Amino acid sequence: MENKPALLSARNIRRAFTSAGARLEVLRGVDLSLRHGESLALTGESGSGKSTLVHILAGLELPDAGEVEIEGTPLNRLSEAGRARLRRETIGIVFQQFNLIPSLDAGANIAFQARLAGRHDPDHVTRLAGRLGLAGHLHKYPEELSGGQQQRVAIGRALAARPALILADEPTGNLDEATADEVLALMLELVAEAGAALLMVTHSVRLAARLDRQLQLSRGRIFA
Ligand SMILES: Nc1ncnc2c1ncn2[C@@H]1O[C@H](COP(=O)(O)OP(=O)(O)OP(=O)(O)O)[C@@H](O)[C@H]1O
Repeated sequence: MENKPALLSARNIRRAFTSAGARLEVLRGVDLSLRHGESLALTGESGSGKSTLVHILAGLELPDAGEVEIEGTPLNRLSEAGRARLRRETIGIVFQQFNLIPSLDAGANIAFQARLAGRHDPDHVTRLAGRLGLAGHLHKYPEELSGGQQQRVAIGRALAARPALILADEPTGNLDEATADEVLALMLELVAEAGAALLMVTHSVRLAARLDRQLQLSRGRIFA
């Protein structure tokens, strides 16, 4: 039988911050893994370290100790440029604050990541925009879009390069409940169609229940 490495695996991740002279151990030995195509919800109280963990899993930050591997490649053995390349090719990130580029219209925002990865496919962008209900909005700039529309653009951008992994940090945290449900349903549908894996941070137990697996971050560790 083929022994394919996990898409994402994190072992014994530790991260502490020192601020105002006090040391705060945020992650105190976190282990998790995610297989191709699987969806995982990460819940936890405010300040429990969820965003810190997502940044480490994405290779945006290195942990103080422990190891993250993406498809068997240890991130801490790559240079910053190497991590950026792997992120471009393998990971799509959706942030709570949308993080769209204000000077680019919706279509160019969706295509942005795929262009960087050398995988821009205009037909795919058009298809994604249609599925996201953005077909009539592609020439609008982020400030001309509602919060729900901006987050749909961000989801399109994350999916356009066909990444194996989507990391979403409170992707619906800035939306009202009805819009959050609608955007999440759409994101789950498109992620499943793409065959991508999803790790989503959320405060909402209700939204977390819609994913394959749920884990909780508490006191620096992971609980099932
Ligand atoms: N760069 C930093 N310097 C100092 N402290 C930090 C830094 N980044 C995060 N922290 C602290 O680490 C803890 C965890 O923060 P983090 O943002 O990861 O939590 P979170 O679970 O995502 O919270 P929320 O649900 O409110 O977004 C917090 O106490 C935060 O103040």
